[in-house]
Amino acid sequence: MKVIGLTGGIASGKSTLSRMIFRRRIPIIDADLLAKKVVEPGKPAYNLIINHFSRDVLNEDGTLDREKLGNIIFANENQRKILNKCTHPFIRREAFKLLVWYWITGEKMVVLDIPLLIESGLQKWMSSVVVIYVSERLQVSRLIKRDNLLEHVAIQRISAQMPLGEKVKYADYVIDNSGDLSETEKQLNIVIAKLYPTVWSWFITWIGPPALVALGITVAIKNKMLMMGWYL
Ligand SMILES: CC(C)(COP(=O)(O)OP(=O)(O)OC[C@H]1O[C@@H](n2cnc3c(N)ncnc32)[C@H](O)[C@@H]1O)[C@@H](O)C(=O)NCCC(=O)NCCS
Ligand SMILES: Nc1ncnc2c1ncn2[C@@H]1O[C@H](COP(=O)(O)OP(=O)(O)OP(=O)(O)O)[C@@H](O)[C@H]1O
Repeated sequence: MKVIGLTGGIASGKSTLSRMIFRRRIPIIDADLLAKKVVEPGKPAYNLIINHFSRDVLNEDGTLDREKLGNIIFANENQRKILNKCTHPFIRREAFKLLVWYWITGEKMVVLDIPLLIESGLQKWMSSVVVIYVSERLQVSRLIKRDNLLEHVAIQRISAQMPLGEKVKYADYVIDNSGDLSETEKQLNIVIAKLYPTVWSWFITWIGPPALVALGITVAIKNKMLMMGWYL
């Protein structure tokens, strides 16, 4: 199974691209969605957040006040690192469970949509990395429009991540999302055509890991039996 890392900057178009990918029946693992799931009331990440940020970051109904927490962590790198420590291990665990599920069910390709893929060093584990790029000016204006933010707040949020110009250096493929959606979709089609595995290469990567594990166990058992003199 090919695991494709999709990343970019805040408001560069990851979710827009993910929706196009999903329409092609390729499974998506959305880290923003998992990040919402792991902070539901009572979950371990939720408890860690309250321990550090106090109940001030909760709504009256006990759910997380995302706007309030966002205002704290996007303005302060230390607080952001602490929030990341509270949430990232659980997000990774959920993503891993989904990956195993997709592998068991024989999917040929899965896309992991992770805004902080490169910041957290996870790009090393991907079969390929796709970065969705826009200029910083366009990123600022799309972010202001989508989230109704003041310009300096939008710039502060963008600065909380590695600059997009840096991220493209890690990319196997770059999709430029500065044009209209049909232009983005055309580029996506080209990238998918290049990345989508053939049945044969999928089968090798699907059967390969368990076959190697089985071989390793067989060899280890045989060696053990030889050492114990059970073989004549
Ligand atoms: C700070 C929170 C509460 C703000 O919630 P909100 O609903 O306003 O935004 P949402 O979750 O949709 O995120 C929007 C975008 O912000 C950026 N972003 C989110 N968290 C971070 C972070 N810790 N560092 C840098 N950028 C971030 C991403 O580009 C993301 O796509 C929330 O983003 C959060 O819990 N973040 C920590 C978990 C995390 O790192 N999520 C990113 C996916 S791994
Ligand atoms: N090609 C495009 N033309 C015009 N608007 C676009 C285009 N691509 C995305 N947008 C708009 O830009 C905004 C940001 O896009 P999107 O939400 O997909 O970004 P994102 O990278 O997923 O953001 P985040 O990191 O915050 O989750 C949205 O309002 C979206 O509708």
